[in-house]
Amino acid sequence: MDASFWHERWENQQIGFHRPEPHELLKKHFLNGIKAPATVFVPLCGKSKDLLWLLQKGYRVFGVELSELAVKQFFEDNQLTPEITQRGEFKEYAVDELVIWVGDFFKLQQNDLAGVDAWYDRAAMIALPPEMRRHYVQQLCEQLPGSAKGLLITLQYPAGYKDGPPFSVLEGEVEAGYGQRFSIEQIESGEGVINDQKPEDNPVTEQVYRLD
Ligand SMILES: C[S@@+](CC[C@H](N)C(=O)[O-])C[C@H]1O[C@@H](n2cnc3c(N)ncnc32)[C@H](O)[C@@H]1O
Repeated sequence: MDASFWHERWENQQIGFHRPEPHELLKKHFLNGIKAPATVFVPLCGKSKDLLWLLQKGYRVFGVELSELAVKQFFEDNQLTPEITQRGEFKEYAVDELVIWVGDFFKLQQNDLAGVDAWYDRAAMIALPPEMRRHYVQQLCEQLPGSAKGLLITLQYPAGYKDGPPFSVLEGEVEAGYGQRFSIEQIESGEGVINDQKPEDNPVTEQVYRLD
């Protein structure tokens, strides 16, 4: 999977992952562990309404997204006018306490994330195939400040049920990837859906982890 996969998705608006409302599990769990006004990093943020919800709850929000089209749509859809500035390899779109960098997450460096207190991953880890996921987790662990806490939402489904993305991520992989760096607690596991579709015998489940 390379950048063109995602650029094509955005150009063709094949964005079934995008939800019209902030994620229920974010609303349910985020405020408990992380107090505003923390700076929250949202990797692979798309044009998620979660960014807006975090902002409205008093957090400073820092997203990174490969597709400039997605970022432009975020600002247009929400009637926000960004200031646009080039920041090295990234193009920054900013308004109030929200900053989104357009560019490749894998090019972020420690300095870029120096002010981050917390991170939120919905449909970022599960968007990537296994080899890239390992690299993604390693990059997050290496570049985040030592004290940053996370909320991670993943999906699971039986092997062979579908091709990713989204990919199924088991507890063992979360533990293996993040276990050395964070203490991990699974705080919820329940029925999940993919692209809003729920077959009668839905085999998809959704997990929420707190990483401290
Ligand atoms: C499945 S979507 C999820 C978007 C968002 N988290 C949400 O919940 O709607 C994955 C997003 O990651 C972006 N992406 C993929 N690879 C990336 C990379 N290397 N750097 C930054 N963004 C990337 C894609 O363009 C896409 O918008």
